[in-house]
Amino acid sequence: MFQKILRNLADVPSGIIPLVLVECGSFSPPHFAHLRNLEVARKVIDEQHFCVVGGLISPVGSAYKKPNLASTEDRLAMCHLAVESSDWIDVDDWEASQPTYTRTANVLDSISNRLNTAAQALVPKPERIQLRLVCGADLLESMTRPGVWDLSLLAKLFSFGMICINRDAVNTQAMVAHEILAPHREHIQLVPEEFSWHLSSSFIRQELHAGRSIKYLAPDSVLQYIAERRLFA
Ligand SMILES: Nc1ncnc2c1ncn2[C@@H]1O[C@H](COP(=O)(O)OP(=O)(O)OP(=O)(O)O)[C@@H](O)[C@H]1O
Ligand SMILES: NC(=O)c1ccc[n+]([C@@H]2O[C@H](COP(=O)(O)O)[C@@H](O)[C@H]2O)c1
Repeated sequence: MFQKILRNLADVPSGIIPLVLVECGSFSPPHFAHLRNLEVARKVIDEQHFCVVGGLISPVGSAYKKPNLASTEDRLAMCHLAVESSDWIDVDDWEASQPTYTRTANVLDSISNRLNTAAQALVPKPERIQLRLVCGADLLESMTRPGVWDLSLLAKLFSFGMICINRDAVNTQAMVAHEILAPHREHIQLVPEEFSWHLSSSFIRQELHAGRSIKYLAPDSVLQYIAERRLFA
């Protein structure tokens, strides 16, 4: 567990805080924008006197009951394939393995506890590893919609900090000014990525359903897995 991260932790210069980026989502299927978000966030954080030692993808459990969610087994397998070639991005299976839906704040809590316990067993007196939630702007927007997020958990969620990347035409400045998000403004870092993908898992599912090619939208290993199991046909 956390092997890539623990390996990278050994290279963190003393006095620099190690940090892990966490991306939560359905990943049904994972695609290049998911991976690119972590790359973009890493660049931003590395310029801020932190050292990014890892990125974790945490697929939501099947109890989330989102329409078109592939099985937990298939989503985990595809996510593991998607990060295979990375020396810093990994998959955390814990959230997907829970029998009931786990709120994102509690997912981050679990990762933080398990990760720091693992680091303590390895490194004498390690710096505490910080986490940041990485998301697209649609996730930020969903927080302003009543009933989607458990507002009592938002303070806990934002105590970890969030890096939010442009997506489609979401007005992120307006979002952070919203009465639900404004109290947490200082914990939300907006990343104005010039390059914006009009790419989503829904689009991939739609193209597959229509019998069209999804080549170059996700890593080849993921595409091969989808084809072999005839997912989303
Ligand atoms: N094109 C994109 N640009 C920026 N962020 C993205 C993009 N696609 C997904 N994300 C982000 O990745 C995270 C995980 O999203 P999720 O797994 O729900 O993907 P999705 O492509 O939005 O899926 P779906 O189309 O099934 O709703 C979220 O924070 C989401 O905002
Ligand atoms: N209250 C919450 O913790 C909450 C609410 C909505 C979505 N989410 C998370 O956001 C991620 C993306 O969800 P969607 O695919 O529904 O946009 C998932 O990981 C989901 O668990 C969390």
